[in-house]
Amino acid sequence: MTPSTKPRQERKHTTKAKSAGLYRRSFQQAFVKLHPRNMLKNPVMFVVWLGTIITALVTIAPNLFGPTPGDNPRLFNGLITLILFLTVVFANFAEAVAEGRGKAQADALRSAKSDAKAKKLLADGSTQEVSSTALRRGDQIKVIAGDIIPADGEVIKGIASVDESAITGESAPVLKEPGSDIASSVTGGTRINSDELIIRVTADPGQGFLDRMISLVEGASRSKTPNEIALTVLLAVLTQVFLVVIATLPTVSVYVNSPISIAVLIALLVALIPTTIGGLLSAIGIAGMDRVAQFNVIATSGRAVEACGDINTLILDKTGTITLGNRLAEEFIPVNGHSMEKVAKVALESSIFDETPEGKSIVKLAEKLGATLDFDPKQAEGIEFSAKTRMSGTDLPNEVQIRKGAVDAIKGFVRSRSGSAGTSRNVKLTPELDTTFERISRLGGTPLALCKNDEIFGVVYLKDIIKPGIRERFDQMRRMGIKTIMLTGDNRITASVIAEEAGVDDFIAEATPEDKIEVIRTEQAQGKLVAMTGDGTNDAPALAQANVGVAMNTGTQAAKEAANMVDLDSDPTKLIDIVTIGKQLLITRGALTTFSLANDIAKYFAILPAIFAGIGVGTLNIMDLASTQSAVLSALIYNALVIPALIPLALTGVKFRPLTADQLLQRNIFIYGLGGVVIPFIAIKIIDVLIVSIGLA
Ligand SMILES: Nc1ncnc2c1ncn2[C@@H]1O[C@H](COP(=O)(O)OP(=O)(O)OP(=O)(O)O)[C@@H](O)[C@H]1O
Ligand SMILES: [K+]
Ligand SMILES: [Mg+2]
Repeated sequence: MTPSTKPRQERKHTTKAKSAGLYRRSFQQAFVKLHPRNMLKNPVMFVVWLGTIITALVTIAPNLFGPTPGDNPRLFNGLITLILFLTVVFANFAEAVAEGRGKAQADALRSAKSDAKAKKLLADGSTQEVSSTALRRGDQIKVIAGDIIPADGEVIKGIASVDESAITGESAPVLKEPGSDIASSVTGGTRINSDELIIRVTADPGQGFLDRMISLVEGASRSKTPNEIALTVLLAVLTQVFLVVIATLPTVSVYVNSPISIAVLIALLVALIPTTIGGLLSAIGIAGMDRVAQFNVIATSGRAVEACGDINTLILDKTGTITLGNRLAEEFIPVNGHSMEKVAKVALESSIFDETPEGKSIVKLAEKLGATLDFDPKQAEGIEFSAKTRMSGTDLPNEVQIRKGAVDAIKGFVRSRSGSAGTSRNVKLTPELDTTFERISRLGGTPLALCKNDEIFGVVYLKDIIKPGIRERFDQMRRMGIKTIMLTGDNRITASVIAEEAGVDDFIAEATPEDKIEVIRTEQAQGKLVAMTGDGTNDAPALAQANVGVAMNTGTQAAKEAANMVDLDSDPTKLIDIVTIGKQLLITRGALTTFSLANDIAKYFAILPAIFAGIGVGTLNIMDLASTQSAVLSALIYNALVIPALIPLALTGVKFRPLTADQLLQRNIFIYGLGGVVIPFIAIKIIDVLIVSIGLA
């Protein structure tokens, strides 16, 4: 786990040479995408495509749809055809570049996947060499040092170190062993470095994590998101409205005795329909998913990325997300008159089977204090920690039960022990215990009480450190209008201290796994969109319930399957980056739509006076363009060029600032709206001067 909380640098995955190749391939793709089946998916550009065909016809036969005015209709119509054609190609190019960036990433992943041979375990215990594609869910396989793990699975036997760099890019090997929730899940395509493992296959061929990742980044399984569909419909409706308006123009023009040619009508139509946003829309969506992937996060749907942009509530757990996670034993504090030696001994006894970082650190501290065991661990039984009981410990054969855990949980345990034993002994619950509990909690630490049967010996102080810089990140979230809620199984005092120090808006202490779902449901019932991170199997239901669930790659298969995003670096604070990307995606789309529509004003002023030049609408001719033909051509050339000019912005997204959605909307409408009105006036005028100077019109 990376404790760093500074905003990550996006991975640069294209070098100069690579991007030259990308542009060349994308240019070819732009022509392949001219296929009508593909063009139909984009109603705005489809209209431009049809327009191109019609203007091509009137280039060959200028009088096909009636007489054409002008000196050289062939040249003029030919130029319009060329510009319209380029408009369509530019739009296709934008989409191809966005897709190409994902493909490069998919190729890198695919190279990790080989058609490895698998050693399938047969009923008699022997192994049989089979192709990895022959493996099915439930099969058991054996992998030995050096093998590529042929499928996703769960370790059921053995212990080994595995190199997961093919997926995470992180070269440090990870330990895999059965039992423990997290360390037992392995991913197909990773390599086993040492020893051997018996694995139960959990995914059929082609359904594995790597397969899903490849098809996702490749965009193969990308479907339009609800927002994108809504915008596409809106653009299609706008296009229809303009189509109707333009269709009435010939009648009007006959009245005023100023006939308009079909090529000019189509030029006017294309200039007015929202080709800029229509041409860039799908590139913006693909680039959003790609940006998430560059942060080493795999999103299972564009919908999830978009939902990130609308998140109102962010749910985080305390340990490991807000704090560094390696919560370590700092000190043992004896109570009830026990000696330090005795407390260290009970601490050791309670933790010899505890594999959690907390448990291991307690063993270490106890051994440092000279504690030793005076029973054979083989005769004893480990009681695993669970978030429900909030305790862990050891049972000895002679009915001796040693426990450590949350102070109230241990108090309850001690009471029940004294009751069930039938003794009349009074349980010693001294104020000393409570004051120690409070003192540790006020430091933001986690107090764990230690007991043997019904006697409490002392308290372990687990020190929890807040990740540096996390406060700034929460401040940033607040400015974005996102409420942060910390959920923790820890006690109220510790929770409030950490919550205060980290600067979260709200916290819930002593939370059980069920509480997590409940919190999400409550927020959702108020119409909020909720994001959460998690890694354990018991997080899976909550991850599925949240609108955006981010699973840690180190997490269990169940968590990864329930989530709609997987963070390959297993850094829970990355949710903050993902939210930023989601917001950026929505803002970019909004900004370019605003820009695209605002452009129309200049195009009206360029083309309409030119069309009706003969009937004295001179007052409208504020742009003073050279001629009817140069006006039409200038507006169209601007309209075409603005698409490639905006590709970089569509791909990288507009600059993001941590403001609320409303503030951002106002800001962008101002910048892109105003820019969208002013820029084309200047650009069209310049193009007009240029084409006149080279004698095109
Ligand atoms: N290994 C352990 N053995 C015994 N008790 C533990 C152990 N780990 C944690 N506890 C106790 O159980 C409580 C609940 O643990 P849980 O994992 O649900 O929450 P947490 O780790 O405190 O916070 P978070 O929910 O943010 O992870 C802890 O606050 C602590 O008192
Ligand atoms: K347009
Ligand atoms: Mg925990």
